[in-house]
Amino acid sequence: MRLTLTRPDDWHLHLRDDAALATTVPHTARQFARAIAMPNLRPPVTTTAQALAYRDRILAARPPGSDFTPLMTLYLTDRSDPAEMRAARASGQVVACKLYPAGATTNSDSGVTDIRHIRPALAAMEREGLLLLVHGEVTDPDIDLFDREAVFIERVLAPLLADFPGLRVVFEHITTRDAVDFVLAGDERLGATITAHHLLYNRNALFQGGIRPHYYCLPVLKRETHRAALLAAATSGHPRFFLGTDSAPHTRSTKEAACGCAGCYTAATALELYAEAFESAGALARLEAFASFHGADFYGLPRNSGTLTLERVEQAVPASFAYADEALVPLRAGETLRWRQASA
Ligand SMILES: NC(=O)N[C@@H](CC(=O)O)C(=O)O
Ligand SMILES: [Zn+2]
Ligand SMILES: [Zn+2]
Repeated sequence: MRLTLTRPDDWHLHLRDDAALATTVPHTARQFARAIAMPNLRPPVTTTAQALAYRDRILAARPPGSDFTPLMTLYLTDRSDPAEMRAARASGQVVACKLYPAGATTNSDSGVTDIRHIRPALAAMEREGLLLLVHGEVTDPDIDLFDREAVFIERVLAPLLADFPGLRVVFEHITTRDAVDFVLAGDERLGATITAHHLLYNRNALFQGGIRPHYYCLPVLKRETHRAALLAAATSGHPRFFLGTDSAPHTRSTKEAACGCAGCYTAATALELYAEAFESAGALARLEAFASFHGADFYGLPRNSGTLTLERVEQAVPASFAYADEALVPLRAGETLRWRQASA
C-alpha cells in the first residue's frame, strides 16, 4: 500500500546550530518543504540579524539540490524591542516570535518572566502581522507538572487573546484535552501544533519496565484520555490543528543522565510516525490536510507543490545517529516502524 501526499511542512522544529545542522537539516529536508526553526539556541535568536545569520547556516547545511526553506522566528525576552518587530517583518524571512515562559523548557532561561513585559512587543507583532507561538505551560512550582498546560490556558493564553484581538497565535505542541477544547472554542486566530509522539504515546511510555528518558519531553506525555483527545483532533480534519514535530535533539549523554534533558528526536522518520497514528484511527485519508495544508493556510503561506510518498513497508529505526561528535538516539531507536518513505 502506498500513500502520496502533497509535500508537508513542519510547523515546530529544533534544528540546533553549527555541527548539529549536518545531522538535523538533511533529516528534515528529506521529508519537509519548510519548517519553523525554533529560536532557543544558546544564546537565543532575539534579533532579525541573528535570525538571518542562523538562516544562512541552515541553508548551508542542506543536501545538494535541496530546496528546503527554514521559516525563522525570534525569541521573546523581557527586553524585546518593539522596533525589532518591524525589522523582522521587513526581512521577509521572520514569520513569528516565540514565547517561552522563563524556565519552562530547554534553553528558556532568557524567556519571559511576566507577560506584562512583552506587551509593547505583542502590540508591534499584532501591527506587523507576525504570529505568536507559545510554549503553553506555567512555571509556578506550586502547580503540578501535569496541570501546567491547563493552568496556562486560564492564566495566560485566554487573557492574551482577549487583549490582542488582531494577534494570530499558535498553541505549540498541545498535550491535553483542555488544550484541544480551548482551540475548538477559539476563533480563527488560534491554531495548534501536535507532535507525533503525543499522538502515539501516553505517560505510561515513560515508565515501561523502567525509566525511559527518550520518551521525556516537555510538555510531558499525559494520561490516555488526553492522547485520545489529541488523536481525535488531529484526525478530525479541523483546519486549525496541524503538524509540528517538536523534534528536539539532545545528545545521548545528556538524555541518559541523572537529570536528563527534555526532547524527543523524531525528524528522521516524522511522517512514518504520524502515519502510524493516523492509521490507528482509521484516518490515513486525513493525514495530507493535517501535514500539508492546514499549517500553510493558517500562516497565510502558499501550499507546497511536489509530493511525498509513504509505503507500508517496515523499516528499522537506527540505534543512533552521528550528531556533532556525539550520538543522538531517535524516538523508537532499534525498533520497527510500519511505514517508510519511498525513494528518497
Ligand atoms: N520539547 C522539548 O522537550 N524540548 C525542546 C523545547 C520545547 O519545545 O519546549 C528543546 O528545545 O529541547
Ligand atoms: Zn516548547
Ligand atoms: Zn519545541
